[in-house]
Amino acid sequence: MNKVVLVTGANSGIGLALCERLLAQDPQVQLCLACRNMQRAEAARSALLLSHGDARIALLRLDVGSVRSVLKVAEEVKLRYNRLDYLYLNAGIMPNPQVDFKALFKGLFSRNVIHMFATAEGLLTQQDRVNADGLQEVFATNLFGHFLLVRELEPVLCQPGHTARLIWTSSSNARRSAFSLDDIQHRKGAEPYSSSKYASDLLSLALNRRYNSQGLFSSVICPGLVMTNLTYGILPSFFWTLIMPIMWLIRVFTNTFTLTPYNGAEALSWLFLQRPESLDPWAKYHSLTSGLGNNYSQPRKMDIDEATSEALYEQLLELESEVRKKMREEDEEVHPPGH
Ligand SMILES: NC(=O)C1=CN([C@@H]2O[C@H](COP(=O)(O)OP(=O)(O)OC[C@H]3O[C@@H](n4cnc5c(N)ncnc54)[C@H](OP(=O)(O)O)[C@@H]3O)[C@@H](O)[C@H]2O)C=CC1
Ligand SMILES: CC(C)=CCC[C@@H](C)[C@H]1CC[C@H]2C3=C(CC[C@]12C)[C@@]1(C)CCC(=O)C[C@@H]1CC3
Repeated sequence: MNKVVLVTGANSGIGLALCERLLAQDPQVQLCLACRNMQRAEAARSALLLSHGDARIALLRLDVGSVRSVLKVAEEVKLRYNRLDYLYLNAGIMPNPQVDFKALFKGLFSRNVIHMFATAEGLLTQQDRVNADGLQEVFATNLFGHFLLVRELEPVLCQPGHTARLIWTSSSNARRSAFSLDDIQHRKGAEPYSSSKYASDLLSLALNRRYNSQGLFSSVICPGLVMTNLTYGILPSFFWTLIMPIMWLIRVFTNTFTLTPYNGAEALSWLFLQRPESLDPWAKYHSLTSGLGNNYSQPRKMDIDEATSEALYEQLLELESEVRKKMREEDEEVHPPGH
């Protein structure tokens, strides 16, 4: 049976490289690219068709940071497909990033230099904003929209006699200290990206606990440091041009500098081939590239616990019902009952 695979944020970077790799692994796969910009989605489809002329590639307009868009696209998916085999939760943003150059310079001469380059710990902050739904944008895009999508797609993901997979693109930048159960949207801090990625690690564990019995399995990956629109947005382009030779040099000493989207998609495409029962729900699967340029995946235990993951899940359910109530009220204002 042809596998049906939906990828969010599939029009560039790691998501697009994943689609390319999936088509190379299994030309029969039915791909569905869920993107917020249809022009970029069309361009991605054309690029994929250049190397895989017979590929079955559908496009969906999805702004994963908008509740209405997620609800609409989920309805469309349920109309188009009666079963979904893989849902890659990959779209992500890091708005207005700022590098702490003082910390970077200090880190260069410390024993933690490899760890600093692998995780960006202490180097990066971002400026977040509130979106049209009243949610913090990074939380809404990187986590909550995807959570809602999973909940809405439950009927096509949880089919009797079938297994289905959720695969989250997390990050080595996910950090416990950036996340708080008292502020899951990270309204107060300056590391919303770290917080949202840590929350995705927690959520994956909670989803496994809830859904494994219904044949739905969730995994988390880290692509390493990959040069994409997201990373190019962190520093001015002339700076990247200047430090690129240094980046390739660092790559010899750390396997987390995967650098190309193809390499970064290693763990995502590796997971595509694994039996879900053989995977560890506590592990993050890392895409790694050796100094000689060989790609491999490696599981590393996540710094998460069951109580926090369960508490986050409960809060997400609460937020979901608040958001749904707000949508109903807004709809009633436009179309009052009885009219
Ligand atoms: N690059 C890296 O080093 C690392 C990246 N990651 C994660 O990998 C994932 C992919 O990012 P990457 O490939 O690097 O960067 P890109 O910016 O190339 O890709 C991000 C994708 O997400 C899409 N996207 C962003 N916001 C939305 C939205 N609201 N609705 C729908 N789609 C959206 C983008 O669409 P558009 O083109 O319209 O902006 C784009 O297709 C992200 O989750 C990121 O956090 C994790 C660790 C390291
Ligand atoms: C001299 C030199 C190589 C400077 C570059 C310093 C930083 C700009 C990078 C060092 C570690 C990088 C990193 C990321 C972005 C760029 C760095 C901060 C990410 C945060 C990108 C997105 C992620 O999800 C994880 C990455 C971890 C490492």
